[in-house]
Amino acid sequence: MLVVAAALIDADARVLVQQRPPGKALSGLWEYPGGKVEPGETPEAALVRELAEELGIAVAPGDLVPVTFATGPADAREMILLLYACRRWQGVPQMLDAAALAWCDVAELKTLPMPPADVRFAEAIAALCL
Ligand SMILES: Nc1nc2c([nH]c(=O)n2[C@@H]2O[C@H](COP(=O)(O)OP(=O)(O)OP(=O)(O)O)[C@@H](O)[C@H]2O)c(=O)[nH]1
Repeated sequence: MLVVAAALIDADARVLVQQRPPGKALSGLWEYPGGKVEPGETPEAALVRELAEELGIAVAPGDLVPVTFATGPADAREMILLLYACRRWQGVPQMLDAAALAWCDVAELKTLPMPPADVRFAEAIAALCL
């Protein structure tokens, strides 16, 4: 299973995270917006679609910059999770598919409960934000 996620980084080097809603796997944990790549989709097209669905923002595929990846189990399958950074988008992120949204600096990111695959992402994001 291929999953894509984005670290949206604002002008103050804060990163957007969202809390998984009740009823979904890993509910209550904080994650980077994104989701599963559908058959026939490129990872970038999937992430553009997910950011529109989950946050109501428009992102150009060329503004998605690969950062790192993680592997691990998710939904009883083996997952490859690709993390991108994005510093440019159109619209204001809205909470369309999450229990909560938060803009966090890197120190705050490291304190949030996240899915196991995400735990090392904060370090990679810190390297970008500094
Ligand atoms: N979006 C996202 N998913 C993550 C992250 N980390 C992580 O382990 N996952 C896992 O990757 C999978 C993505 O599923 P999802 O539920 O967000 O995907 P989706 O938007 O396509 O949802 P759907 O299956 O409800 O249509 C889940 O098993 C989720 O737990 C992350 O940082 N962001």
